[in-house]
Order: sequence, then structure tokens, then C-alpha cells
Amino acid sequence: MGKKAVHFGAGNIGRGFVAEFLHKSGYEVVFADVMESIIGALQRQSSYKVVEVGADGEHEYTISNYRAINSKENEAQVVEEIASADLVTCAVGPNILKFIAPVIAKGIEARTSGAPLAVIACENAIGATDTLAGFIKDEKNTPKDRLATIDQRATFANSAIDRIVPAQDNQSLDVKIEQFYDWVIEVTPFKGGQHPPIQGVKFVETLDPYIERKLFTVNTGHATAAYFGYVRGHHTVNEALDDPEIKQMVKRVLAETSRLIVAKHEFSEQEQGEYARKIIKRISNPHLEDLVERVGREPMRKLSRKERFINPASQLVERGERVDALLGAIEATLLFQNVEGDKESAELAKILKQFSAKDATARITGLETDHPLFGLVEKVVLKVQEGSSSRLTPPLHSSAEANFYQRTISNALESVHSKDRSKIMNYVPRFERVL
Ligand SMILES: NC(=O)c1ccc[n+]([C@@H]2O[C@H](COP(=O)([O-])OP(=O)(O)OC[C@H]3O[C@@H](n4cnc5c(N)ncnc54)[C@H](O)[C@@H]3O)[C@@H](O)[C@H]2O)c1
Ligand SMILES: O=P(O)(O)OC[C@@H](O)[C@@H](O)[C@H](O)[C@H](O)CO
Repeated sequence: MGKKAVHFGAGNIGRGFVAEFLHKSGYEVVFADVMESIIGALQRQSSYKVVEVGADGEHEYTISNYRAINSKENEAQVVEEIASADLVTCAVGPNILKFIAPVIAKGIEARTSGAPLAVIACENAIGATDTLAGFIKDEKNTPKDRLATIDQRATFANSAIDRIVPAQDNQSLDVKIEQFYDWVIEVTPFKGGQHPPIQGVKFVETLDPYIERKLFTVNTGHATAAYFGYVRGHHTVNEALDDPEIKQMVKRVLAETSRLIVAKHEFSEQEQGEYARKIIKRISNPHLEDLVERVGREPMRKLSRKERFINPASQLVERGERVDALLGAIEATLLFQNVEGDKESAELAKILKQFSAKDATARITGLETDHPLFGLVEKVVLKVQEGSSSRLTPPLHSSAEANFYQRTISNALESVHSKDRSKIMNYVPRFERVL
């Protein structure tokens, strides 16, 4: 029998990157998702395309040999698939792991023979598989008397996954994706190093250096560009990076996080410098049209303790380093409020309005009040609460202002002409500023 993988989350990275690698490695992929529009389309269509965009043009790859199940409506079917699968992967977002854990636990429980199921979470978070495993092993999901033997039925391995997949046209299953990729999985949890065969993946003994380098360089830089871009009315991340001040800010932020990466892990200064420069080039790719709202999504998650800003900043401060640029990026993140379709940005606005700077800092970041970073972030929070973040939101005067208004209006008109209503919503916050 061929190899089978059950993949939770048939969204951008799931359909685009994970499925491509699994397909190339000979797996049948069973997608499990709660969004009927995607599942229905995958059930109707026997293949779709992954379109890689790079400096040398576009390359297409066809994905087939998959099935799809609506996991909200057909849980029993997903359990049955997991019971006979070789691999479970997911790319649903770190906050969703707790919701997919019960069905994975049932699938693991239903396994009666064979090698342990490999479980690999492909999320932007440190220890995402550990988090998922924690939920699976919770007594609500796995009976206490079965815990001692769960390792015979499942192996849990963390991973770091890197490939930019912008928001897609919802009308099609095809996925536009950058050419670059990097997927690293820890090998140590697999007995005898017998990891699942996935072509193109780098298997390493220790994942920490790779996930920290990825999250604190790619994602810290990406988010910095997105939040400053949003504040200044830019539409996409590459447009934001065309703004020399924003580019400079991204470079300064990456200089700070690079100091941590080099000091802590075995990457040389030169290696890390090249890595950071490559990231700036990747996120400046004009062919990706990656919206600042996608990259900035869920600001509460991004401002949390183990994430891309507070985590490196806290470690740097503990080492006696300055974090001025990171504090600037945190300030820009705090301005990502009430963004259409982003519940966390509304929650952020509410917390900033309702609580004192100290309480808001604690709630948003999860930082310990006696941590040396706490007071620095509290000052930034207060500044945002007092509305004195003018350094970041310079009044858009003269030609900059005119360009901003003109672009907002012409982009919205373009969407009206192309009848793409979903895109029009992207311009609503900008109109609020225009009007
Ligand atoms: N897009 C990228 O560039 C990229 C790159 C690397 C890593 N990631 C990470 O991958 C994860 C997914 O990101 P994305 O960009 O693909 O997001 P996405 O929103 O495109 O996809 C997420 C999918 O998960 C589905 N989902 C939500 N709840 C579910 C549930 N309970 N059960 C099953 N499916 C569920 C959604 O319907 C959606 O289709 C995130 O952790 C992200 O950080 C994204
Ligand atoms: O997915 P998030 O929300 O954690 O972060 C947004 C982007 O930075 C992210 O999706 C990148 O595109 C990706 O991590 C590149 O590998």
C-alpha cells in the first residue's frame, strides 16, 4: 500500500507547500479542513497547480492524488483516515492546534498496528508540535491509562517551515508561492532515526537554532515591514520595503535579532548577515503581492511572550543589549488596531483603551512584570495609548499624501471593475483615513 498523510488546514501553506512536498515524496494526501468552500472544490477537482514565482519567471507543478474531508462535519471519517495513515501534518495556525487535537487523539487511539504515526505541526511557532502533543495527551483527549503507551502509536516531531505563500484568489485552488523554501524537522524523536521520507526536508538533531533563526529573522523582519507599512498606508509588504525609512527600520530590527542568533547559536556573523539580506530580498519580491494585513494578522499572537518581537527582545535585554529598533516595531504593531476581518486587532484596541499601560502590557505580551523588558514595553504602550506615536505615523503631506490617496482610490476602483468584492474590503481602513 502507498504512503498516506492526513493534513489539517488546506489553506495557503498546506495546499501550497506541505502538499507539494508530500505529493513529490509519493504520499496520498487527505486534506482535513473546516472550510466547506475549499473542501468542496478539492473534492470536485482532481488536481490543482502550485505556481512558483521567482526572478526567472513562473514554474508550475501539478498536485493530484489527494482526497478531502470536511473535518467539522465528518469527524469519524478523519479518525478512520488517521488510524491507517503514516503521517499527520497541520498548518492551521498556532491558536487552532487545540481544536484539531481531539480528532488526532481519537485517530491515534484507533491505531491497532503498524509503525507509530508521525505527527508534525507546520506552524510559525516555537515547539508547535509539542503544543499539539500536549493537547493530544491531555486526559480530556487521551485516556490516562493509554498515556504510558502512546509512544508506540505516535511520534511527535517539531519543525520549522519557511516559504512565503501570500493570500490567494479564493475562486481557485491554485496556489501562488515563492520559489525559495526551507523545511527543517527534528529527527531525534524518531526511534533509530527512522523519520518519514519527505524529499527536500532537512532533518536535524536540534531544531532550536533553526526555528529561532527563522522566527526571529524572517518573521520579525516580515512583521516589522508589514506593521510600519500598514501605519503608512502601504498596500503590500514589497511596497512597504520600497519606503526607504521602513527598509532601514527592518534592517535595524534584524541587526538586533541577528546579534542574539549569532551569540546563542552556531551561526557565524557572516552566515546570519547573508541570511538576513536574503530575507529582505525575499520579502521585497514584487511578484508575491503579499498584503500587509495578511502578514500583520493576529497582532496579539505576534506580540505574545514566545513570539517574534517579545521573545528576542527579552533575551537581548537579559544579555544587557539594547532593543530600540524592536521597541519601535512593537510600537508599530500596537497601531495595528481594528483592522477589517482581524478579531485580534479589535481585541488589541479594546485592551489598549480599557486598561492602564501596565495592565495592558501584561495582558498583551505575557511578560513578567519584573522582567527588565517590561518597563520598556510599558512606555511604548503608554505612548500609543496617549496617541503620541507621531514618529511612526508622520502626517502624510504633499506628494506622499497625494500618492496614498490616489493609490487607495485607483486600487479600489480596479477591484470594482474586476468585480472582486473581497478585495474592496482591503481598502476600507484606508478610506477611513482618506475621508
Ligand atoms: N502563508 C505563509 O507564508 C506561511 C509560511 C510558513 C508557515 N505558515 C504557517 O502556517 C500556518 C497556516 O498559515 P496559512 O497562511 O496557510 O493560513 P491559511 O489561513 O491560508 O490556512 C489555514 C487553514 O486552516 C483551516 N482551519 C482552521 N481551523 C481549522 C480546523 N479546526 N480544522 C482544520 N482546518 C482548519 C482554515 O480553514 C484554512 O484553510 C500558520 O501557522 C502560519 O504561520 C504560513
Ligand atoms: O503566518 P504568521 O501570521 O505567523 O506570519 C505571517 C508571515 O510572516 C508568514 O506567514 C510568512 O509568510 C512565512 O512564515 C514565511 O515562511
